[in-house]
Order: sequence, then structure tokens, then C-alpha cells
Amino acid sequence: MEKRIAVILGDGIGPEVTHQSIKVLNAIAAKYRHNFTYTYGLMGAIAIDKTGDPLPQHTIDICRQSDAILFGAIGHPKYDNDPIAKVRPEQGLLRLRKELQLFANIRPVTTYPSLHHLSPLKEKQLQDVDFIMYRELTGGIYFGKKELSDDGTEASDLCIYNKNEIERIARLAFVSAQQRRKKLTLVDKANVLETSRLWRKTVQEISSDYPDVKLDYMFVDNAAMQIIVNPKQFDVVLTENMFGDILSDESSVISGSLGLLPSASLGVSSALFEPIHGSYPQAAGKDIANPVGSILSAAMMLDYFGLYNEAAEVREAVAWTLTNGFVSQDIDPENPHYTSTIGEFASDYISNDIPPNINAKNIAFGKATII
Ligand SMILES: NC(=O)c1ccc[n+]([C@@H]2O[C@H](COP(=O)([O-])OP(=O)(O)OC[C@H]3O[C@@H](n4cnc5c(N)ncnc54)[C@H](O)[C@@H]3O)[C@@H](O)[C@H]2O)c1
Ligand SMILES: CC(C)[C@H](C(=O)O)[C@@H](O)C(=O)O
Ligand SMILES: [Mg+2]
Repeated sequence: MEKRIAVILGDGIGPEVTHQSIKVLNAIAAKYRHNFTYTYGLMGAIAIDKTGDPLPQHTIDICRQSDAILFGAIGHPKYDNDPIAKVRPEQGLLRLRKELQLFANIRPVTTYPSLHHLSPLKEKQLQDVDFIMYRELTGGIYFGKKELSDDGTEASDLCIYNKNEIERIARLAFVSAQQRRKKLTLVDKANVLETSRLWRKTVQEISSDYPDVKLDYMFVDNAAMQIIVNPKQFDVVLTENMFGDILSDESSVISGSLGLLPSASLGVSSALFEPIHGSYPQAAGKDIANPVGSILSAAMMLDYFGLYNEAAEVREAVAWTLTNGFVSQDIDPENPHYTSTIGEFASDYISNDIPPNINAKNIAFGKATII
């Protein structure tokens, strides 16, 4: 299979983690005789530095000409700490999502028994947790009108949704539930917000098209608590843009680290794959970030291409690195491995280059020694 992949490395740890995904995709391509070609575009702080624009037209063009987009992360402290900067790295990502109409952001949350000890939650709460969040990505408060008064003392962000925006992601979430455990939870704040009441009404209306799916509703404040005390109750969670942003970072503590969670952002004719974490500037350039969220995003890309066996093999490679202790500092601070080592091991596993009796303890921060 031939696929053109647009790659946006971005800022901070974006390049380091994305390079591991490319290693893994190359191992898959070699093993299964696919031809993946990569075209690189700038976005974020690096794009501002080089072109003055967080999303240069060239990047939009290569994304449009690709079959899928692999993205790292954007963001830089010099903008985070400057509340009056007019041009910001995040504008690049938001514009790209809007331009390509990437309206459905899909964030699966799984747990690995070998990582249960890392979660602040108790073991019994972690067993059998497996849910998927459908986060609306191109509407709501992120994209409503923003205003700042002339004297700079008052500001507003408008939260706005229309029926069509709600319905198109809700239908994807219902179909996903049909293929899973047939439960859909709409998370909103319908006791307060007009937009949330429109979400409930719209989702209620279309639910009759999916009679096999049990629909329930939860207020977002309760959901934030339930995700911690009883995460296994969830199957598919459907929610608006900002609630989904916050609840998905929260959900990563179930898995054990923000560095583990992947995502897919699907649109009308484009698809973008990115870990849910940000540019983690404190780790930039140190080769210590967890690449698993990015590698699992590449697996979601393979699923999107219809390469289900290949995607499963990438997930198997990741599970193998995790259970054998080839993990980064966030997972095992006592015996951490480099980002690049984890990427190499995952790709070697796929290429069948990994001897079965490798000793994880001997390869911390270095090459494997065989026992
Ligand atoms: N999609 C994106 O590109 C995206 C997402 C979130 C934040 N951001 C941007 O990233 C910058 C930093 O934001 P932040 O510190 O709030 O969030 P962040 O996700 O970058 O990091 C928060 C914390 O999570 C942990 N973490 C994140 N990724 C990790 C990884 N791969 N491996 C191990 N640990 C990891 C670290 O402890 C880190 O301090 C900001 O400029 C923000 O706007 C970008
Ligand atoms: C960087 C930021 C604009 C982005 C968001 O809020 O959507 C990020 O937090 C994410 O989760 O992808
Ligand atoms: Mg976020």
C-alpha cells in the first residue's frame, strides 16, 4: 500500500516522540511491503520563529495533499508566560483543525496491568477500564467570538454550537458504541448551559437510530469525579470541545501517565494523529519523554488506513516494551530508558530483531546486552 504522510514535528518533545513513531511505521512498511512517504511541515513556535506564522500555507498544502497527518505537539513557554502575545503557537493547531474540519477527536483510554502500580488509583478501580472519548474539536468556546475591552479589563469567549456540529460527531460516537459495549455517555452541563441543552436534545433525537445503544447523561462535574472513582462504567464518552480536553488529560492518570495516550482527529476528508499531551518543554531535547502516546497514535493511523493487522502489531510492540520494562522516566523513574531506545525496541520487535531473552535491567539508558 502507498501512503503519503504529512509530518508536523512541532515544538518541545514533539520531534523526539514523533521520530519514534516514524521508526515504527518504517518497520511496519518494511515488514508488510508498504510504501510510506513523509513530507514535513512547520507548525507552532518553530513556525513563528521561521516564518512569522504558526501555520504557514505550505503546511496546510502538504496536509491537504496527504493521506494522513502525523503530529507531535506545539507550544513554548515564551508564549505561555506572555498573556498579551497576539501570535501564539496554539493558533496554528486550532486553525489546522478548523481548516481541515477535523471535528471528531477520538481518545481511547486503556490500562496495562504492568502499569497499575503507577496510577494513583487503587488496583480494583483500574481493572477492566477501557473507554473511548469522542471530543468535539472544531466548535464550542475554542472557536466562538473572543473579545477584550479597549481598556483591557474585561474579556469574553463565546461558547457556540449548532445542531449539525453536534449531530455529526454524535453519530460517530453511536457507531463506535455499537461496535463496543453499546453504552454512550453524553457529558455536558445541561443544568446550566444552553449549548449543553442543545447537545442533549440533539443526541436524544438521533438516539432512536441506534436502539441497541444505551444512552445516558452525566454532568461534567460529576463525570470528572466518576472517571476517578469508577472509570470502568464508561464505554464511549461523548462531549464538547473544552470538557473533552480537560477530561482526557484527567483520564490519563488511569493509564499511569499523560505520555501514554494517543488520539485521532477525523474530518470530512482529512485525518490527523497526535498524542494527547503537549510539548512538555521541561523535557525538550533530553530524549526522556514517553513516546508511547505518539506510537499508539501511529497505530490509530494504520487502523484508519485499514491496516488492522499492522495496527495490532504496533500495539503488541508497545505492550511488549511496557511489560518488559523498556519504559521512560515517567513510568519508571528508577530505571528509565531513553525515548529513542524505546522507539528502537518497539521497531526492532516488529522487525523480529529482538532476541527473546533480552534483559531490560541491563539496557537502561543504553543498548541491549543479551543474557
Ligand atoms: N496538542 C498539543 O500540541 C498540546 C497539548 C497540550 C498542551 N500543549 C502546549 O504544550 C505546552 C506545555 O503545556 P503543559 O505543560 O500544560 O502540558 P504538557 O502535556 O506538555 O505536559 C504536562 C505534564 O505532563 C507530563 N507529560 C506530558 N507529555 C509527556 C510525555 N510524552 N512523557 C512523559 N511525561 C509527559 C509531564 O509531567 C508534563 O510536565 C503549552 O505551550 C501548551 O499550550 C500542546
Ligand atoms: C494546545 C491546545 C490548543 C490543545 C487543545 O486544547 O485542544 C491541547 O490541549 C490538546 O488537547 O490537543
Ligand atoms: Mg489538551
